[in-house]
Order: sequence, then structure tokens, then C-alpha cells
Amino acid sequence: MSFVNTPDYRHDTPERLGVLLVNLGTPDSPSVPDVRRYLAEFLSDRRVVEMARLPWMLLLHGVILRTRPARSAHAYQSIWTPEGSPLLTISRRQAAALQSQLDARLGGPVTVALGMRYGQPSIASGLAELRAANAQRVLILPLYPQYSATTVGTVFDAVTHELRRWRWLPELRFVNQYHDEPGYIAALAASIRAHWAEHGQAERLLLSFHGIPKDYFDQGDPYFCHCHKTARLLAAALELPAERWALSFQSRLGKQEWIKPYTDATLADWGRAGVKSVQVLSPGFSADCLETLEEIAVENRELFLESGGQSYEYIPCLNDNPDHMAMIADLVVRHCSGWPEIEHPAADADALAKRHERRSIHAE
Ligand SMILES: C=CC1=C(C)c2cc3[nH]c(cc4nc(cc5[nH]c(cc1n2)c(C)c5CCC(=O)O)C(CCC(=O)O)=C4C)c(C)c3C=C
Ligand SMILES: [Fe+2]
Ligand SMILES: [Fe+2]
Repeated sequence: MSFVNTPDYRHDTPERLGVLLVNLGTPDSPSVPDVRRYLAEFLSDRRVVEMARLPWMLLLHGVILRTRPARSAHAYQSIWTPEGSPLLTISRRQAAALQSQLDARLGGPVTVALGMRYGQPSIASGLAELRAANAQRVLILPLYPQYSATTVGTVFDAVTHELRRWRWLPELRFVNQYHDEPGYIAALAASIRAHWAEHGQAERLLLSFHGIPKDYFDQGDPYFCHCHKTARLLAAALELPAERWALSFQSRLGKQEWIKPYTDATLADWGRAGVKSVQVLSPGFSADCLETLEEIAVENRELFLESGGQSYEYIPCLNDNPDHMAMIADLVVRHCSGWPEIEHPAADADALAKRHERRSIHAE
């Protein structure tokens, strides 16, 4: 194996701290071939589908990748914007907002880059961007509040897989969840309150998280428990009594059992039981994407209304809202404690130059 450090870290420019924001990723376009390529990469990940390799590869390439891409492409076309996939455009705005917040707080020693687990920009390109900025200390920050092996675990795999090719490794830290972080709960509560202030309160609030196969939970994935804790803390922050809210799991795939209750079944039950109005929030998604803008905001709305409901409102994800990005900036500062860029923030160019002078003695 050959190593890829070109250019290497440099002694002649100040060292920096790098933050790699990571999210799931999205197809390059909503065309069937691009969606197929994206699904092939995503669904070949052993952390996402744990089934025995040979039967899964036969099923994936023999059946799923021949049928699902057309259906998914159609759904992607309905949410695509002139700037591209919502997940990617929002992620770029989040990276820019985090960069500004950290610049304002620390005086400029941090570089923020974006890397997607599947598709572009890749985790490898994000790490290369940080290396080019001379970021010798790096924080990996997957934008998944709840830990799951299927999301956060696989980000770790991709980062370490790429770093196996580097000769000079950065000092590395990794955020693996923030599901009960007070700032995260407060930002969610504030966004719901803002929605209530404008639209009033529905009879029920549904907190819908992406699902995982039940088997992964049975084998120890803490995701289900993290979702429950987020939901419980959020309901408490909103002072919502138990009969006014529920938690559910969306976006299941395939025939096996996933963690329950299911979002679609819950909404259909509520509609049939005479619940007239609901508001739905997906607190586990840090950015709006196909699963919220199409599945929750459109598909599940139809289902609820067809089942007897009368009013259905989707409350958007936190996206790049300032409370959210301030909370993410707090997380960065906390996880990087002890690192010089955080402990001795340079307010001006002079201080930066002095800090560099101090450290480059060893390089001479
Ligand atoms: C076995 C399959 C899947 C598991 C397990 C899974 C877990 C999981 N996913 C997210 C977040 C997102 N998933 C998104 C799309 C998506 N998810 C799956 C399958 C599994 N997800 C598929 C096949 C797709 C693609 C769309 C489709 O064909 O239906 C997205 C949106 C991507 C976008 O481009 O907008 C997100 C975000 C979490 C948080 C999670 C486990 C906790
Ligand atoms: Fe998913
Ligand atoms: Fe979906």
C-alpha cells in the first residue's frame, strides 16, 4: 500500500484545528443511474445491512437495485431544488454557519470541512481539505444526535479506512452522540414553540425518528434508547403531558421487523381513532432530507388525512438555524478542550504568529 500524504502537514504555516462535519450523503442527481449508484454504495455497507454477504449481494444486485432506484429517483425528483439535494445544500449551509460561529468565538484557528458517508463530497475529500489547511488536530462530528452503528459507527469506519493511507496522522477526536445535550433539546423545544406561536398547538405531537431493524436493537445498538431519552427530555422541556405526544419510527425497508411503533401505523391509528390535528417533527435528522420532506411532509400527511385526520403540519428540522449551530459550536469547543486552538484562542494575527513561532522551534 502506498501512502497519500501530499502535501504533508507543514512547519511553515500555523497549525490549525479541523472539524469534519459528516452526514449520510445523497445521490449526485435524482436520475435513476445516480440513485442506483448511491443506493449500491449505501446498501453494501455491512453496518447498514448485517445480513450474510452472499445472499444479501444476490438480493441487492438481483432484485433491489433493479427496482428501488426508479421509485427512489421519483421521490428525489419531487424534493430536488435548483441548488441540488436538500440534504447536501443544507449541510453546506451548516458547515458555513459553524465556520462563522467558531471564527467569531475563537479568532480563526479552526477550519470546518464537510464529508458525506456515501457519495460526494466524500469523507476522504473532507479529510484532505483539512490536511491542506494544516489541521493537525481533527474533530470528527457526525450530525446524528443519537448513536447507531448504522450511522455513527460507519462514519468511524470510513474515517479510519481513509486514514490507513496517511503517513502523518492528525490527532483525532470523535463525537459519537449528543442525544441528551441540553442545547440540542433546548433548540428543538424552541423550534416547536416558534411553530406553536405561529400556527397554534395541534391535539398531538408526533416525534418521528428513522428506524433500524429490531434485531440490531436486540443485539445491543443503543439507538432506540437514545431516541426515547431525546423524546422524553423534549416533552418535559415543552411540559407536554403523556397523552399529547408520542414517539415513532419511520423509513423502514424490507420485510423484517423494525423497531416500533411505526410512524405510518401510528398516524393511521390516530386518524381512525378521531384525532383531528397532528404536528410531526423528526428530531433525529439534523437536516431536512428525502425522509422528512417526502416521507413525512407528503406521504404521511396523505395517510393521516385519508384515515380521518383533518390537519397535519410538518415542523422542519433544525437545519442551519442559529440556535442549532451555536449548540454544535459548543459541542466542538467542549470536545476539543485541552487543544491549543481552543485553550488559547488567538484574537488577532499577532497572537497567532506568536503561537506559531513558539511551536515551530521543533521544526528547525
Ligand atoms: C437497511 C437500511 C437502512 C438503515 C438501517 C437506515 C438507517 C438510518 N438512516 C438514517 C438517515 C437517513 N436515511 C436516508 C435515506 C435512506 N435510508 C435507507 C435505508 C436505511 N437507513 C435508504 C435505502 C435511503 C435512501 C432513500 C430511499 O431509497 O428510500 C436519509 C436521506 C438521504 C437523502 O438523500 O436525503 C437519511 C438522512 C438514520 C438516521 C438511520 C439510523 C438511525
Ligand atoms: Fe436511512
Ligand atoms: Fe423513506
